[in-house]
Amino acid sequence: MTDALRSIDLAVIPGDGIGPEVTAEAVKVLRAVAGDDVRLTLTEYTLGAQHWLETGETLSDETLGKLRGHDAILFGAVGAAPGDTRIPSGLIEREFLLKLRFSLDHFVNLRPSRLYPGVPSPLAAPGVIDFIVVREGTEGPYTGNGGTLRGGTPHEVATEVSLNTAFGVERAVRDAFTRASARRRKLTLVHKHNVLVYAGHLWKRTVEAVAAEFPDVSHDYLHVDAAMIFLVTDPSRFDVIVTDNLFGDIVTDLAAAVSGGIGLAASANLNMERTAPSMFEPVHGSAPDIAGRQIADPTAAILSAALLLRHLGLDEHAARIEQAVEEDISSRTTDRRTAAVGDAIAAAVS
Ligand SMILES: NC(=O)C1=CN([C@@H]2O[C@H](COP(=O)(O)OP(=O)(O)OC[C@H]3O[C@@H](n4cnc5c(N)ncnc54)[C@H](O)[C@@H]3O)[C@@H](O)[C@H]2O)C=CC1
Ligand SMILES: CC(C)CC(=O)C(=O)O
Ligand SMILES: [Mg+2]
Repeated sequence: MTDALRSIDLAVIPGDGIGPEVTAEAVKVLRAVAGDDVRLTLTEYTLGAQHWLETGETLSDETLGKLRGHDAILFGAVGAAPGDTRIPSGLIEREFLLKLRFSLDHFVNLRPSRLYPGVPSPLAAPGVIDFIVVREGTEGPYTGNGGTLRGGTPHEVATEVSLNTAFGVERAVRDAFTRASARRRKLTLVHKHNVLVYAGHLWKRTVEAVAAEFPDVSHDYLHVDAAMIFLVTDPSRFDVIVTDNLFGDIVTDLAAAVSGGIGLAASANLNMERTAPSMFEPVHGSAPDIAGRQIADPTAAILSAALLLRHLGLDEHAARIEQAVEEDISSRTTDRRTAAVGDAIAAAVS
């Protein structure tokens, strides 16, 4: 590690709902693990649904420009409560979160799933659960291509087009093979090419082509519906799953649920070419149903901070957090407040 890497400059976006609660604990743990050997500079940005209500800003060019200047971004969650009619549905998700992921070219949305020892799973016989999902992060049906005709009438037609480019699919697939090669050397493409023939065939052809560069990695294919069966009946069959933006979003909430819960699921939005900062966030959303009560599990946010450190080359510091989390969650006996979880993990990594 170079001396330059020992100074890291982070943007912190706590966001809405439980975002600020869980992010505070991730920051607490980052400060503790940094100690005297990593100089941390943290700049907090107030963004999200509440910020939009107060200022009208979703994500301005000026803010985006400032975010580009950091080494990485630690993000909580955004989004309004379902019944909050003051905020148009999808506005913050699309104009803030997806805009950020697309603008910073976060083409790999990495979501590890691991059932830690001692953590209960809802599955009767979970076996070993230890896989990662490489979800393509900049394309699919989330790009805002579509529209509505005759809106609000009985004859309305609404489209939401899934965008899949050879370039975008290939870089996600190559990243997944690279990760599989360094793990248990098995890759599963999850799609629905029996129905979504144009996009599905592009994904399948791309996997076949890239597989030739990775003779050490075996690969198979599952339609997304069948993949959901195996996630519940036989999750140990998975090592690396590669899939598109929408399927990856759905697959990873179920993956979280079988691996001990959404409160443990970390993620990284990676720009693997390092042309812009990557962003690290829990898989979950702003959870308005439990916000402000100090009952959210901050573990996902804390593990996302570990992914951040690893991405910046601070592997040993990341490993200390992961080890502390593993010890903490295997010995959790009672429900603790959000801050108490952060305190315990921070104390363990100090
Ligand atoms: N990355 C982001 O910022 C995301 C934002 N959202 C937004 O968040 C809002 C709420 O979305 P939902 O669909 O309800 O998904 P959600 O992930 O916020 O919550 C789903 C369920 O999981 C629980 N949960 C979530 N995180 C938890 C934690 N750390 N500890 C304990 N329980 C936890 C919640 O209480 C809720 O019952 C919406 O506005 C949605 O658009 C949703 C997903 C991702
Ligand atoms: C709110 C969406 C834009 C994203 C989402 O649910 C996710 O990335 O998991
Ligand atoms: Mg999601």
